Amino acid sequence: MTGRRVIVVGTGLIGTSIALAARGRGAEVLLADRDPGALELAVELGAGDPLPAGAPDRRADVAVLAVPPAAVAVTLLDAQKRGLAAVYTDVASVKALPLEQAAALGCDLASFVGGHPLAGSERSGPSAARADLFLGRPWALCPPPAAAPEAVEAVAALARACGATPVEVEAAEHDRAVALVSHAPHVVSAAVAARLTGADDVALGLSGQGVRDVTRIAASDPRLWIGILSANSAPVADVLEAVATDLAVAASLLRDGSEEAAGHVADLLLRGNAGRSRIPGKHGGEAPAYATVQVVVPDRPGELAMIFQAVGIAQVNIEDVTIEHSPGRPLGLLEISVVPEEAERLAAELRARGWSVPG
Ligand SMILES: NC(=O)C1=CN([C@@H]2O[C@H](COP(=O)(O)OP(=O)(O)OC[C@H]3O[C@@H](n4cnc5c(N)ncnc54)[C@H](O)[C@@H]3O)[C@@H](O)[C@H]2O)C=CC1
Ligand SMILES: O=C(O)C(=O)Cc1ccc(O)cc1
Repeated sequence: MTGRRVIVVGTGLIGTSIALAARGRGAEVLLADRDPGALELAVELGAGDPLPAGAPDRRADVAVLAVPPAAVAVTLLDAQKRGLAAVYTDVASVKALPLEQAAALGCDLASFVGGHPLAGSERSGPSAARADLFLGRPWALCPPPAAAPEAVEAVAALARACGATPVEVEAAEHDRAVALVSHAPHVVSAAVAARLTGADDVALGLSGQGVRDVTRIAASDPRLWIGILSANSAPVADVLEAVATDLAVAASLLRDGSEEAAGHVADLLLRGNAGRSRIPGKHGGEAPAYATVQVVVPDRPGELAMIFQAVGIAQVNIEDVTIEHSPGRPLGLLEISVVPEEAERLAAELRARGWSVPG
């Protein structure tokens, strides 16, 4: 992207991540946010320079509107009136409604290509941004029929520069798809997590990785998510009704308690296995098969740093890392994902240095 100028309006998690990635690929990046604190932090993180008010000295190649779904159309209209860029895109999690709103406001749809990177996190704001957020992820492109082919190519090039794979899909089809793979799972996660508000300390103290996995996205910003769900309400409701039916049937089978009923519950679990196995890995194929090395971590200052240092000395690359740590316990469990050929050697190295490495 060297020599290209990219403008990012909305320097939260997604906008700042795109800005960092584009900058890393040599683009000049200008930033704007209605929240001066979010803008200042994004600039401090090295994501770009503040966009001066008014008309720019030079039009950008692409302007990315990384604002909540309900703000996309007005932000697009404002950006087009200012002549900020040759091509405009957004990143909203819903595609059909913002496009309808943009058309109703009279935005120029030849220079607009809706976009949605399928990567993110339960955290918000520039502090959670990462340049590598989009690596290996799909990035949906939903050009309106009026979009110019050069505009589609410019947005696809931005997605590729961020390390993602552009996938062209019609807006309504996109919205039905993400209702299934993102929006309904979000509500289900929130519903499970909401049960915990009344949980006592004994139950919470017994929390393992399963409940953490199922509820991770329930920690997301409710203001952003109510906007996403409301803008995709019918497709999300369809999926939730189907999930609710499965849950109601499972509950009544469990109350029944017979062996036959247990067999039907097992059917749901087997369907769950089958559905889960269909989720592609990051690169669209099989999930990468990393081996995990578990290390028991004493709850002492500097312990994690020493383990990571030992991994570095062993010349092993960490592919991923998770820590399971229950409050009030003196030990945590660190899981280091590495390429399978390195796992044995790393385990031996860490044991030799005094850490407990189960298995
Ligand atoms: N959070 C996630 O994991 C993902 C979010 N998205 C989409 O990305 C968009 C942004 O989400 P996040 O970065 O997570 O939110 P965020 O809350 O981290 O950032 C949004 C930023 O937009 C700013 N903003 C809001 N209205 C504005 C306006 N009218 N003009 C200028 N700035 C404005 C806010 O001040 C904030 O800094 C949303 O449309 C969301 O649906 C897409 C993929 C993943
Ligand atoms: O945190 C996660 O795993 C996510 O799935 C984040 C996410 C949130 C919203 C999107 O539109 C796309 C991705």
